[in-house]
Amino acid sequence: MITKSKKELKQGMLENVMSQFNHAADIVDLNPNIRKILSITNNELIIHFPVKMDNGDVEVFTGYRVQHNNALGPYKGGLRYHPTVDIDAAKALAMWMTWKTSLAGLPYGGAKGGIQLDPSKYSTTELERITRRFTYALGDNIGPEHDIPAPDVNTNSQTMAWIVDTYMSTKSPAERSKNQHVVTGKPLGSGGSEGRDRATGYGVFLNIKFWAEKKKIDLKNKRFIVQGFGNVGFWTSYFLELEGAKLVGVQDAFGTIANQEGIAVAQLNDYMQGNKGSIVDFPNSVALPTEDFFGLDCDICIPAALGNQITAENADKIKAFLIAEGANGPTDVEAEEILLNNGVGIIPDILCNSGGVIGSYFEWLQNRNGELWQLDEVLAKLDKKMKEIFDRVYVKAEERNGDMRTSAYVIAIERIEKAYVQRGIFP
Ligand SMILES: NC(=O)C1=CN([C@@H]2O[C@H](COP(=O)(O)OP(=O)(O)OC[C@H]3O[C@@H](n4cnc5c(N)ncnc54)[C@H](OP(=O)(O)O)[C@@H]3O)[C@@H](O)[C@H]2O)C=CC1
Ligand SMILES: O=C(O)CCC(=O)C(=O)O
Repeated sequence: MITKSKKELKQGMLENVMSQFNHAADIVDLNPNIRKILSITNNELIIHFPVKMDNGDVEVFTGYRVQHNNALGPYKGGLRYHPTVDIDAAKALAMWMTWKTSLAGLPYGGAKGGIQLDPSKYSTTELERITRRFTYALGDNIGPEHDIPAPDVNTNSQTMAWIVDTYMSTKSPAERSKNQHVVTGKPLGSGGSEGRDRATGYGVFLNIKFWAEKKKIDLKNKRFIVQGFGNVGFWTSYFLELEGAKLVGVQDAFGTIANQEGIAVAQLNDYMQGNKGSIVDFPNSVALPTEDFFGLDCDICIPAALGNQITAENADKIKAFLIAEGANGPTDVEAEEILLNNGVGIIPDILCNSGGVIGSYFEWLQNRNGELWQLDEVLAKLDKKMKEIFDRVYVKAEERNGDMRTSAYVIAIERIEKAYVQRGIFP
């Protein structure tokens, strides 16, 4: 469980992303006018909306959508349902989306949002009504060529299906089919793409594989730990296990388990489905105190849950030689300095978890063009794109003799700067 308070978490995320951005902006000597624009968000929407609960009572929820920048294309980014969602969290996560889509060379800007709630406290029918009511309230602040949400923490393809259905119902019959790509990450039967479900985890795995190839490290029998066994944590573990690596520790919101002999990924996933979604008490594993997770003996550490999990308090305890950031913003600035000084490699979030938004881009393209791609085709395209981006960041880091995060930011910021300058706004 997180030990930091909600306030500390949100402040840390916004401070982190700003500090990462300013550090890279200094290095590229970013035009001061463009720095001003990128330092703030374009639009911030806070919506209070009432929903009738199963017992007939009305509850008022607060939803957020922050659109950071759209210099490169429509706003893009997930929707999160979690008690820690608030305006600062949405701002930080939206900024990370801008850098991520730019780095990936996608025709998108950055946005993020969600609803401040604990979904475990609501029934499926309540979550459906909450989602539909939020979608009505967002209205045309989202749109297939304007702002395109996707799944994030505690939202999934079902959530996206409710959103697309609600959004399309607000359009005239002739317009409806042109709006299917208002969200990505939809179920296969509702305009979703093969492979989007695993795209983020597959991308995290590919980044680890590319990094290991560069360092001439064989992933077979390498031990990894994963914080968060949801969409990203599960699929990353699945592909690493296929490669011969061994899962030796897992943490979710309820507990931490470990076994140096290995934890079977499919078995743990099956167990979790029948255990109210939690890994706790998985057979053949030991339960550990929360604070012992990051210090577990392992080779690769994959934070795939929330932001600000690796801090100055636990960075020194990390034994892994590589941190692959599946989550957004899992490592704070102080922790990163400690880790880099300790010689730990870090594949930064805006590179490491970008397989998700690249998979979303593929879904959006298919919807727009009336195409249906096969799973192997989607994964092959993702593999190719991920390799190009990874190599670009890796080479930049070598040229600079610096870390991968700053190098990723440099590439991302330079692309946005170029777009502004080419348009002649800041000659
Ligand atoms: N889904 C996607 O395509 C993408 C996701 N990401 C990022 O990846 C991360 C995970 O997202 P995703 O897998 O989709 O979300 P999910 O909701 O599918 O899974 C989240 C996981 O994190 C766990 N978790 C929540 N709180 C804590 C905590 N305090 N300590 C330890 N574990 C915790 C959850 O445990 P429990 O089930 O017990 O609550 C769950 O296992 C997020 O940072 C997200 O922004 C990045 C790019 C794309
Ligand atoms: O798939 C997308 O559009 C965005 C996913 C997301 O929220 C993220 O990459 O953090």
